[in-house]
Amino acid sequence: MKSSSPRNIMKYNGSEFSPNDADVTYHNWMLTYPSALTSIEQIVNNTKGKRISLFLDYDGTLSPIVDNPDHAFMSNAMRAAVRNVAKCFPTSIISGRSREKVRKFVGLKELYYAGSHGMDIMCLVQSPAYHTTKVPNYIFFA
Ligand SMILES: O=P(O)(O)OC[C@H]1O[C@H](O[C@H]2O[C@H](CO)[C@@H](O)[C@H](O)[C@H]2O)[C@H](O)[C@@H](O)[C@@H]1O
Repeated sequence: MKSSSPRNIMKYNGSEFSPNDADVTYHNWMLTYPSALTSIEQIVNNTKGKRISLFLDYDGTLSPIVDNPDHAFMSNAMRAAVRNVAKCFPTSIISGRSREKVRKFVGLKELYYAGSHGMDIMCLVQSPAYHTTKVPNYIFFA
């Protein structure tokens, strides 16, 4: 009975489609955890007057998931994006990998690194003068 019941029509990017179970699960998940990209205005409002620090995961976030963990390389475009955002905010990488391994993969000395799921943390010795770069408006309205 359940499989023959008519399904609701969903809309995505202006197109209508009949969702399967994975679509429905994803849709419900997105209601609970909306994408930051569709909530930029709300995020900006919530951060007004606050100091911002960015914490990033490595595998599956900065790098693609691949079969061989030693080949989980980050693209140069991603590295440039992280380098740029670190000019605006203190930026940390937190990984399940060893701290040295993830630091070598990322290769940016201006970041903080936490390895072994946060058990091994390396801080910057120098005061982060480079965080003073003004955040460009286009980040907020992209
Ligand atoms: O906290 P993360 O930085 O996301 O690290 C979590 C684990 O990532 C690595 O394993 C995962 O990525 C591999 C490469 O894409 C993939 O082959 C593996 O199946 C994934 O589980 C890393 O090897 C682990 O040590 C980290 O704990």
